[in-house]
Amino acid sequence: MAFTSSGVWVRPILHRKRQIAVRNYLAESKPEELDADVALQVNDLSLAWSSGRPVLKGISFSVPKGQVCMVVGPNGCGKSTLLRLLHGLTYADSGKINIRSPVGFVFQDPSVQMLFPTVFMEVMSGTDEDAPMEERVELATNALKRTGMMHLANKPTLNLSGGQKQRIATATMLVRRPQFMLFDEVTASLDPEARVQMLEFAIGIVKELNIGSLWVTHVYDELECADRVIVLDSGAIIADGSLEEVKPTLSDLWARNEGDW
Ligand SMILES: Nc1ncnc2c1ncn2[C@@H]1O[C@H](COP(=O)(O)OP(=O)(O)OP(=O)(O)O)[C@@H](O)[C@H]1O
Repeated sequence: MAFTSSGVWVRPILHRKRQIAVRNYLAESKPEELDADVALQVNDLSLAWSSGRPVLKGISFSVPKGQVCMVVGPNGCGKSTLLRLLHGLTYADSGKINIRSPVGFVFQDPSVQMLFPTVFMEVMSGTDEDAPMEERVELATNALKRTGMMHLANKPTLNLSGGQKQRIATATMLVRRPQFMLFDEVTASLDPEARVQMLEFAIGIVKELNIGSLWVTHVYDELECADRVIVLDSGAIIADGSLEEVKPTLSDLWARNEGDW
């Protein structure tokens, strides 16, 4: 906690500065500059926390539309931070992000993004408040049908299973007509069967809508579903390609970080 000489606690002021930076940073994204088949372009992105310790070091990559691109690496290598930057939840010190928006985000624990008492109200909350009510209801209904969750429309969100919550969170994103989807360890809390179902379901959506996607995962088997794998280590990309191409780097990294993955 820090105080100025007049005794005013400065933390809120610092926080306000951060918020302003987030807004400016998002405004800098220029998806209109992207080639028609590209959904995301990241150039030389760097971030250090206030301690000065770098968390991302000059990251550059692009993701084409319709690609399932997974990011993998040891604990603390910067995966979630990268996703938060892409969603504008935090900001970079330098570099550039051009991302097609709206950007949909599904968290590891979807409970944190559910705010409404029933499934239908939750999905409706993703629709544009200014749109006519009939249109909003139709959008929410279609998203629930698309995610196979229509039969749960009146169910309390609190009573859903982990896999059902993931689908509802995805449906709430779908009504926003996302152009890019971020999935942060979405299968982590699911049993093996639900894990496969969620993965197939979410990949199906990315392919059907032909939008870009970036997935953080800790599960090696899931990488087999990826079109492309980016390997992060200590905030830098150390391999980028098909699973076959990155396998040697991944094995070596795994051997060095087995207890911390
Ligand atoms: N707000 C923050 N302030 C300071 N340090 C942070 C903050 N958020 C994360 N960190 C640190 O930044 C590093 C990267 O964190 P991040 O959550 O991106 O890693 P990760 O690769 O997603 O890890 P995991 O696989 O364990 O989820 C970690 O050392 C973490 O402790």
